[in-house]
Amino acid sequence: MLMIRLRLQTRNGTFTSLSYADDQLRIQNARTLSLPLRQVITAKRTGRSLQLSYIIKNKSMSLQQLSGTVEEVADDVLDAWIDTLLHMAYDDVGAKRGRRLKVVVNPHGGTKKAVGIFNKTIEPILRAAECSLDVIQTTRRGHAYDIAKTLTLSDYDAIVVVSGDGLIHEILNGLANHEHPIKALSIPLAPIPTGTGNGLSLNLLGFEDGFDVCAAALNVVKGLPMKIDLLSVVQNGKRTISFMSQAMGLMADADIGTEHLRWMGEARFTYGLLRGLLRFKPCPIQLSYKAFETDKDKMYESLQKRKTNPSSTTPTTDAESTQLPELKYVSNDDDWTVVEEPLLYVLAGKGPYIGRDYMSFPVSVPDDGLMDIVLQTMAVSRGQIITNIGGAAKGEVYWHPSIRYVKAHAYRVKPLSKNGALAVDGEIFPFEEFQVETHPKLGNLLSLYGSYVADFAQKKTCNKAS
Ligand SMILES: Nc1ncnc2c1ncn2[C@@H]1O[C@H](COP(=O)(O)OP(=O)(O)OP(=O)(O)O)[C@@H](O)[C@H]1O
Repeated sequence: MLMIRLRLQTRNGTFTSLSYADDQLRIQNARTLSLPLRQVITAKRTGRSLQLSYIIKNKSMSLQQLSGTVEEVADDVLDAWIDTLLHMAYDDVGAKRGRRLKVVVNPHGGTKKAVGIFNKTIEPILRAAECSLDVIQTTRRGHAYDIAKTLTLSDYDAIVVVSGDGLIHEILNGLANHEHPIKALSIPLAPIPTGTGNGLSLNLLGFEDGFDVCAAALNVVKGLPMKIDLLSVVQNGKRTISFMSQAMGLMADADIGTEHLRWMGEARFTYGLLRGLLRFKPCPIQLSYKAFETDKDKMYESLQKRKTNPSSTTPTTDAESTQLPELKYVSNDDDWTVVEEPLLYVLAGKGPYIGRDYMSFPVSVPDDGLMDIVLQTMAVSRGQIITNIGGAAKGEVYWHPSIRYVKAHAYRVKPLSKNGALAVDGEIFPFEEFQVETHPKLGNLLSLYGSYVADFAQKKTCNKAS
């Protein structure tokens, strides 16, 4: 049916032809635009008038609307043309039409533009896609946690989070404390990046589109659920869900104590890092982990294999259970590796990016049931750290010999001094003993690509760089 070429007369009298070929919608007027069907948001007929909404990508993405009077074809042919187009643009790729969305907007996040961005840019896309919206603005810290904890699960297909990683952290913890935590955590989340730290959005959309709010809105409309591992951070008997990172030493200093510099945006972290470098002291911790893999080449190879074969074999956490998984790694058996050498910083987590300037876990996989741990030994100079920061956006630092990299099931930290910093998903935590373990596929996100999007630099190039 889509082989039929429609001729549309727009309001200003010009003609546009619409046709379909090879998963693309072709829009031809003075110019020809071939649009991936994924970017088609809707098509509607009112009388002889056709309205088409789609996302185009120039430098960044934007919503476009085209409308006009259709010439020559009969009404039923036009209806069938529209039905088939929408079928291919949604049903064939498994995306539900007209998603029911809980939208949580943090007016306080990042540069405080979230409300304006939602109203002007995001809402029109979601409305065009005929999503039903239940929008709420957070009024205080912890509000998003409460919203998630008491959410009526059957009312929503996804939760849209218009903010930074801090609100994602709150919402995941609210869901984890829901009366039905497993069901609650299975509702997919989709971030719209309007915070200071937007690591999750970078991981889902990649470096190029990670800060593009229209790309994020497209993900809300067309992304498919992607299961992700979540981590339990247990400190003083309290369990917190972490989705992205735990930072100690230099990297925590970069996050903590720079909140007053929010106006700087992401540059704030680089500033914090440089400031921390002046001290250049090892972080006072004893770290031990339950390793799965420590060979960088092997981890790199398994990432490449995963890219060519995206289906995961990791079993889901306690699929039958209705409660949060029990903690597994509570014993002190011999499998724990204790790190003896001093460390400048430790980063552990999931997802390649923790910020636009830093791809900390380039070989991270959403659902391998493992966390990645980066150990920066002291066998490095200040100058080299600065050089490494230069290549950090592409993950090149991974290959540096002073970096030890571990894929682990669990790890533990004992502070050796009172003076230190711990940040969990960018939030400040007490610098006290804690343990972390993974829960395979406990969380869910919307994703356009079915995996993290990170262009990890080739090893050869990196070896030269180091
Ligand atoms: N109305 C509000 N007033 C003050 N704080 C709020 C409000 N709503 C949410 N918050 C808090 O704002 C914090 C920051 O949220 P988020 O991470 O999404 O944005 P951000 O700008 O990236 O933050 P950060 O600078 O901490 O990384 C969260 O901890 C959340 O609890």
